[in-house]
Amino acid sequence: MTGIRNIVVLTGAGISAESGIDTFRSEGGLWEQHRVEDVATPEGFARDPDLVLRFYDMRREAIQTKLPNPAHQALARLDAAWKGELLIVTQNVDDLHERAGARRVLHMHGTHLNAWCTACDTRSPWTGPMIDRPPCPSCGARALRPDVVWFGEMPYEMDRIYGAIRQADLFVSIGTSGAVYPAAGFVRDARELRVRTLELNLERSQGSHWFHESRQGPASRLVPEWVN
Ligand SMILES: CC(C)NC(=O)[C@H](Cc1c[nH]c2ccccc12)NC(=O)[C@H](CCCC/N=C(/NCCC(=O)O)S[C@H]1O[C@H](COP(=O)(O)OP(=O)(O)OC[C@H]2O[C@@H](n3cnc4c(N)ncnc43)[C@H](O)[C@@H]2O)[C@@H](O)[C@H]1O)NC(=O)OCc1ccccc1
Repeated sequence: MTGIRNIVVLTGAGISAESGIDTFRSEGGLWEQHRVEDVATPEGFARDPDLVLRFYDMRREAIQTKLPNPAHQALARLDAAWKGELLIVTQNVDDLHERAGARRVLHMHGTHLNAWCTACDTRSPWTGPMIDRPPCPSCGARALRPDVVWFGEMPYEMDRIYGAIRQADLFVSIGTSGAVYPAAGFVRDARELRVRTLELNLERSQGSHWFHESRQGPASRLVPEWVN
């Protein structure tokens, strides 16, 4: 990676697939089992909060039984060793990047392991279910929701992400189908800023044509190969 000082890495569900976490659009994926508009929109939550809380309780419980895979571990090694700027922007709400040891991680779509109180706006670490409406640890109100970004809601820390892309020499996209915006538009933003772009994905994604280079294969092989 000669001549490369600042790197932005975007990850999606594909990097956690080999850890046994369902992706969204694959055969039998999450969006085959549930209608997006029912479980991942503010309107769906208002319409049927039990359905939504049960959906996220199920995923939050499952994620805590999974382990990081060689792709997460390779990025954690890179994070520990890289002297230049590095930002791992993940669309994933799991904590496998951090459990692999990565530190420079930004969850643009939130995290499973936080509860967000819609009464006092506090976010608190959370590992248990929400279906039985537990009280907010801060204000006691029974108004918790998952701290995830639903469709139609603004992703987190967009300024920090765009700032990192502007400073980047290299933009790498791992395990994402390029179907959801604004994340799917980052490669185009990077190209317009003359940033080198690389895709590591099981198959070509909806945005593959925007990348200087696209490598196909499982993340557990491609990411360690790229890092080493
Ligand atoms: C469906 C789509 C058309 N709709 C959108 O994009 C919408 C609307 C929209 C906005 N701008 C647009 C422009 C055009 C069209 C539509 C829009 N976007 C929004 O509503 C966003 C909010 C979207 C966030 C929704 N929340 C999620 N997640 C959290 C909850 C939860 O997790 O339940 S999205 C969720 O789905 C997406 C899933 O995509 P992937 O992660 O890529 O997973 P997928 O299964 O699709 O693909 C997996 C890939 O991995 C590969 N793979 C599989 N196994 C492996 C393997 N082993 N190794 C390597 N690769 C592998 C596969 O080949 C595949 O390519 C992720 O983003 C994930 O976080 N908010 C917003 O726009 O606010 C205003 C705004 C506008 C501008 C600037 C600021 C704000």
